[in-house]
Formats: sequence, C-alpha cells, structure tokens
Amino acid sequence: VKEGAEEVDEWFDKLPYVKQKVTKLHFFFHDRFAGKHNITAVRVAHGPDTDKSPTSFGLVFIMDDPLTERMNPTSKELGRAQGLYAFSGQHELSLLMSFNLVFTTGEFNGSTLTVLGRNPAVLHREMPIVGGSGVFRMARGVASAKLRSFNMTTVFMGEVDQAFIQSIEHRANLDTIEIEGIPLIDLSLSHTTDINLLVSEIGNACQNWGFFQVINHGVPLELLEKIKVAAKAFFDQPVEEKRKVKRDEVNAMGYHESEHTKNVRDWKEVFDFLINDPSFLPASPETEDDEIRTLSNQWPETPPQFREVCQTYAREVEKLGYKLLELISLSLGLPSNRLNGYFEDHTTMMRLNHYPPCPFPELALGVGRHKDAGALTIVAQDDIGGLQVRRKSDEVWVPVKPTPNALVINVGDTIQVWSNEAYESVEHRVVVNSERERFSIPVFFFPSHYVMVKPLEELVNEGSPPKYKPYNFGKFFVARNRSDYKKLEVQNIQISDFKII
Ligand SMILES: O=C(O)CCC(=O)C(=O)O
Ligand SMILES: [Fe+2]
Repeated sequence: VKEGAEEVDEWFDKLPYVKQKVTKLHFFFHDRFAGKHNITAVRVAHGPDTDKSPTSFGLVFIMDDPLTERMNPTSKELGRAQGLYAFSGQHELSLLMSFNLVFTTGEFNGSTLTVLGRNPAVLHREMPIVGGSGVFRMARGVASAKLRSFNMTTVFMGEVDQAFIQSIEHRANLDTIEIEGIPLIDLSLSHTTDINLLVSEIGNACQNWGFFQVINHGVPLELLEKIKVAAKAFFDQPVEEKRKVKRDEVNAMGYHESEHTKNVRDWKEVFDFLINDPSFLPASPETEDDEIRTLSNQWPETPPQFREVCQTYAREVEKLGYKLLELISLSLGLPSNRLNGYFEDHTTMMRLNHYPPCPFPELALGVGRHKDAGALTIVAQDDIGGLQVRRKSDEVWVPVKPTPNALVINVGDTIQVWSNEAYESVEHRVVVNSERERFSIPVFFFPSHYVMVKPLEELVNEGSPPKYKPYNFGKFFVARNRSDYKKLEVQNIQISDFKII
C-alpha cells in the first residue's frame, strides 16, 4: 500500500470496489515479565492494595514482546507486540490488553494490527482486533491466544513453576497489621548484678513466644554490617558463578536455589556453611546404618573478603549462642552450663538467605511455615521485613519488625524436647514482596550428631513425665533434610513422631 494523506484518500475512494479479504496469521508471543535479564514487560504502576489482591488488581505492565515464527524464542522474529496490560479484575484474574502488533518482516513489514480486549488468563483467550494500519487498514478480526508454556526463566531462580505455589490456607496475608510483636531484650543486663531479671525475661519470652529479639548482644555492629554487604555481593553475582559452589545430596554445604519447605518450593536462594569445618553426620537416616559422613564447606573465590567475613561473623554469633544457651538453662532452673556438653562437636550451620522480589507474592512464600530442628536460631535480618511468627496465644501470624542492630532469636525443636515442652519451638515463615529483595542470615545451633535428645532428667518427675522418647539428633536431622532437595509425597519426619501420648 502507498502511504501518505492523499494516498489514504485514494485508497478510500477505491474501497467500494474492492473485496474483503481474510488473512490468517500465526505466530508466538513471548512475554517475559520476571527475571534480571531480557525483560520484555515492565511493571509501571499499581494500586495502593495491589500486593494484597489475589488477582493483582490495579497492576499495570508495559510490554514490547517479540513475536516469533516458531515457539523457540530465538526463531525468526516477525514483529513486536507493543502496548500495555492492566489487571482489571477485582474478583477474578482478568487483564485489559491494549496493544499493537507491529510487523517488521515480509509483506506486512510496517503494518500494524490493534488489539483491545479482555484476557482472562485462562488457556484460551479471545480478543478483538479493532483496527489496523498499512495493509491492515480497516481491519477487523479476532485474536485467539493460547498459552503454550509458562516458563518464566528467571535468571536468579531457575524456572518458575507450580512448585512455588502455596495451597490457599498457607498463603500470606499481605495486609500490614499493627499488633503486639515479639519481646525485645537488652542483653547488656547480663553485666549487671541483677542477672535474675534478664533470666526471667528470657524465660518468659521462650515460654510465651518462642521468639524474641536481642540488642547489646555482643556481636560487633560493624561485623553485622559487613556480613550483610558480603551476602549481597555474593548473591549479586551471575548464577553460573554461584553454581560453582552448588550443594548436592552428598555435600550439603554451598549454594542452593531450589529448597523446599513442606514440599513447596521456597522463593529464595541460599548459601550454607558449617562453623565447625568439617562436621560429622550420619550417612543415612536408617537406624541400622551406622556409617558417618563428613560434611565440609565449599567457599567461592569471589567476592574476595567473603569467606573471612562469614567465618569471623559466625564465630561471634557462636559466642552469643553459648551465652543464650546459658541464660536459657538458668531460666529452666538448671546450672548455666547444663546444655554445653551437647555441643562439643556441634553441627551448627550458618546460612545466607536471599529472597528476590517475587512477581506473585500472594501465592508464594520465601520460606514456607516450619519449625527449626536445632536448639536455637540466631537471625540477622535487613530492614525489609517478611519474617512472621505464629503467635502461640491465637495462631495469628505476627510480623517480626526489623529493629536496628537487633538479632532475632528462636527456640528450636531440640529445646522443646529438652525442656519437656516448657519452651515450644514456634512455627514461622517468610513472606516475600514484589518490589524489594531481602537478605537474612540465620545461624542454626545444632548439637553434636551423636546426642540422644530427650527431656532433661531434672525437668521430669512423677507429676510431669517425659513427653518425648529419646531420639538421635543426627538421624533425625538427616531424615528432616531429605525433603529439602525435592518434593516428597509425604509429610517429613517431625519431633511429634517421638511424642509420648
Ligand atoms: O529469613 C528469615 O528471617 C528466617 C528464615 C528461616 O526461618 C529459616 O531459614 O529457617
Ligand atoms: Fe526457620
């Protein structure tokens, strides 16, 4: 067709004498809206409550998506789909699509078709073609779209799939709630004469919450800053670099990007290492198998200071761990060093967690609900927030408010058993958001693998009999970890399996 104002007039003059023509076009449309590279659609606007809406109501994307000849995204490009889509359903997933198909090759080069319609994001969608330009002047028609593959290849998370989707009852409520949070305890009190005051604060926090935050904890604040910088620098590297220290079922230490909690994949990537390198664990959970496996760390070559900062930080947190174990022992009415012996060959592990922004924070979790299997966990977190604790009194999910310079402490399963349930290991999880990445650094205090965990003798008597059968820590731990790597069909082992009813 000839372009230009007069040419268009001429074209109109001839219009009564030409026949309508049917053209069928077929191509593949690639919309990449998540990931770090090759993004073709960007989030440009959202409403005040979009993140809380299960249908992302109010969200707007602008796209410039390639149209290709074949399904393979690297096959010949025929044109682009340029325009926007807006999440316009309050009660169901429904997109308003408004875009131009801009053809860039062959006989249609330079011509466009305009699509304006509703996309209910089901398998088959039908949208009106409301006009066109060039060879498609006065076009009318129907765009039939069919979903062929939903593989958002996000460079940092691998493939996004159903594995991330939580069942409805476990999805996050992203409303910001102002409720009484976990206690904040000032550990500088341990230097005063009245240590009993501190001991009772710790005891109350363990009993009522299973979670608390501490300030003046003795871990140097500049080290806390350094470890956060090191974590970011490590995760900021290309995935190929991180995979050089990838963990596997034989060596469980190193980088990992597809951990599962309760058989749903977590929206996170992690780096794990042992404070005692090497450490020892049973080779298998089978009771008759007494083979012991050596676990050792894998350190990346970059970032340069990474290893040193990690190890220095871990040693400082280890000191705090012993201090807390002593305060907890005292709070149970036991000698301060009562628990220390269980940690002679401890298998304590430190983890760097990175939670990238998640395009569907209402469906996925950074870490699914779980209880920590060890004795004690000490977590450093940044200022983003996301950790939530299931409050014992009413089972409401309570956010752990990021507090400057504080560390988050929680009691794990092992202390629940030692204390014969005076202190319970509380369920917690991490919610993600679509805007900002989050980092957290837990240190999990695990006893020596050969420790038989059971209620402490001093805490049981005729009136309060032991609530758990003894179990071997290493065997329990190895059995629990099996589900980290893959989706199991059954619920994994829990301390409740050792409960005496
Ligand atoms: O990221 C956090 O704040 C806590 C993570 C956690 O609970 C865990 O890794 O066990
Ligand atoms: Fe945890």
